[in-house]
Amino acid sequence: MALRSEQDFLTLIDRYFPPSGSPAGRQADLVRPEHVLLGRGDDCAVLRCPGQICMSADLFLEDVHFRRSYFLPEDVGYKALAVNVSDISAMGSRPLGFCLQLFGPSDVPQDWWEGLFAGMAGLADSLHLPLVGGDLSRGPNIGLALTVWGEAVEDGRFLSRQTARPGDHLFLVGEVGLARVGLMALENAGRQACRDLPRATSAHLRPVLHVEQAMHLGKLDFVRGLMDVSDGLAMDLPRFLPSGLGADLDPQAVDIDPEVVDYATRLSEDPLLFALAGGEDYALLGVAAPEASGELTRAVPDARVIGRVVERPGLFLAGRPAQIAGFDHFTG
Ligand SMILES: Nc1ncnc2c1ncn2[C@@H]1O[C@H](COP(=O)(O)OP(=O)(O)OP(=O)(O)O)[C@@H](O)[C@H]1O
Ligand SMILES: Cc1ncc(C[n+]2csc(CCOP(=O)(O)O)c2C)c(N)n1
Ligand SMILES: [Mg+2]
Repeated sequence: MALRSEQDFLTLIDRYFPPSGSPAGRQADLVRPEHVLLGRGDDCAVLRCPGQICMSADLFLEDVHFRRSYFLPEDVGYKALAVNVSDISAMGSRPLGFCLQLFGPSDVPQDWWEGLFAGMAGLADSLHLPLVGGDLSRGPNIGLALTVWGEAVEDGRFLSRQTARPGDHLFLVGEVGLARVGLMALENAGRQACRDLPRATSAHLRPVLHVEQAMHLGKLDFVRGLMDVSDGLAMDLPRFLPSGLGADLDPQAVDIDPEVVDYATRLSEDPLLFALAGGEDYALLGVAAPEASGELTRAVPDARVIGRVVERPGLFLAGRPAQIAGFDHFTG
């Protein structure tokens, strides 16, 4: 059965994201309970924020970012929030809360929406994130637009882009290439692909976040900058580096999952080039002072140095120029 009114929607949202003061009280028992002075239900939320917050918004749209044919509603709810939180982690920051704008056709069954809210609330709870507001509308298909914000783990220290210097070490937390394999396999075979390629499909449907590692990186003064890789490492690297600088990657240092190696090989593609073009990895790409790489990997064992910053613009693999395309919404 479909939801009949906006009020039905809001009642459902309250069930999965109990407002402050309710017996379930999740919203009231936050890591920073003083953060939300007025939650959902009024014209605006009222927040008490630290001196500086970082804020980001990301769309998650049916048939652009996900398909109902192979995403469970729980996966849609999880991933819509996860890709937003990933941008807060990309600043080396702690996520604090979020707003949810959503639209969809009136005939989507209530069960489907319940699945979406359950998947989203599961992640929000695990990160103690309050949902402080949003908006609803009918629309031609399903779409979500979230806004998230976070605070620096050390006063005013947000890890930005364009901070690399020649000779710095580039490092990754997380995998590249797996989510691309997952997308291609799901597009070809639907959920059947989950059996053959469990890691790749899971990387696409439920990307792993690096929230703790990001907050740790935010405290290390030799980490100069950070971003999350959403359009493919090759595409995102030039956005990360100041103009005039390039990246020389060590092909042996980039871990490629066997599922990526097999899939790319079957397509007669080079697994490394395939992985560097992969979108929706949500790995963290960072840059650190070269003398501190030992300290970096001791402090954040998941961080792996994959190359260094060079004074020639472009992407190089062991010194050789490489041309690799990534994802662009308008290039097709
Ligand atoms: N419609 C818009 N209006 C204003 N600024 C925008 C708009 N779309 C994007 N931006 C800004 O452009 C920059 C790049 O946006 P983009 O969405 O590509 O971020 P990203 O982190 O590189 O990728 P992702 O979307 O995966 O998070 C961001 O600073 C973003 O705030
Ligand atoms: C049905 C379907 N077709 C294509 C893709 C691939 N895709 C969509 S958005 C994106 C980059 C990150 O998004 P954004 O830049 O909007 O943050 C990628 C790689 C998909 N996930 N589903
Ligand atoms: Mg980003």
